[in-house]
Amino acid sequence: MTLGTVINPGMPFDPALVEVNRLNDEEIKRVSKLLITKRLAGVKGKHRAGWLLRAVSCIDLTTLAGDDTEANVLRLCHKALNPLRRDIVDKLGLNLDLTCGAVCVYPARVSDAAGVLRNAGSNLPVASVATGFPAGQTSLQVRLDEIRYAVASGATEIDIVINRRHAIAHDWDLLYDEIRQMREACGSAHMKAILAVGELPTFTEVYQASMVAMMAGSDFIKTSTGKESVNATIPVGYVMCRAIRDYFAKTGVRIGLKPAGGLRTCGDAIQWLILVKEELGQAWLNPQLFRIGASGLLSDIEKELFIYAFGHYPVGNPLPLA
Ligand SMILES: O=C[C@H](O)COP(=O)(O)O
Repeated sequence: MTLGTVINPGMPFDPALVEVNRLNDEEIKRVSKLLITKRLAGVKGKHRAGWLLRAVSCIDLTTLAGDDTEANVLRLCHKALNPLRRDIVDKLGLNLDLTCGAVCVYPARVSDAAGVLRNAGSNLPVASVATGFPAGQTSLQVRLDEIRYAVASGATEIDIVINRRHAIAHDWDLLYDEIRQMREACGSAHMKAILAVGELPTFTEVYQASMVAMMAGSDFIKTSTGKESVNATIPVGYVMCRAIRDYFAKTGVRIGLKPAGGLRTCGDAIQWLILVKEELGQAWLNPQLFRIGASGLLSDIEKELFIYAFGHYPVGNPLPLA
């Protein structure tokens, strides 16, 4: 399997997969917190540095701002290709091929990113948000056309947003039909479905929307756009992992997970790696099946790895901005 390819053929809509007993949100918060705190204390030193390097390879290095230009997209691409400064790479004896998982931009900036990566001789995927990101509040036709525009511009991964109205109203068959059409509009591009979990009523709808997105052919399910007031949280990730497990048990297809929104620190990244390892297993701990959507996480990881490598903060030699 290479990055940015379709991994999930999907399946016909099966209402039985969304007719589930209501989940106990408070119990899920308690259990997921316990799961992380039990493991977190053991992640230290060399082990922690190893997990941070794994996190780097799974980052979808993101810029999704109104003032994005060719210039900052160029810097983003170069950073994704060379995520750690050379002295850290040399000191830790790392493989020079270490890159982030992808870059993630708005559709209008896809051709800039694709051009930079092509000129650099890289096949790093360009992920584009689409379908009226972040709210998705436009006609289906416009949302589908936006996917086709992003693919024609060079995106090999498309991060769609689901129609929250259908999830809130429990119109699961309508949600399925829309996502299925989005899957078709993506063509051979890999599709991630953003659930915008902060705008879904309870964890039960998070589970149900996850199932519908997977049945409709999403290769990944993604927590959030980064623009909602509540974004990626561990309890929500726990519910999504359970849905991925159930889908795998039913179909034999491994769907990826992408937490996104507000992930800024090494601790955030490690908590998600622990969750995925505990709930989905080692097979998911790679960029084919796990991505972290983040605009500001890499600089914190780079800082911690510098301190790990050299034993001090780089005084007078500031780290370049991501
Ligand atoms: O998909 C990625 C998110 O928009 C990134 O959110 P962030 O800027 O909070 O890291």
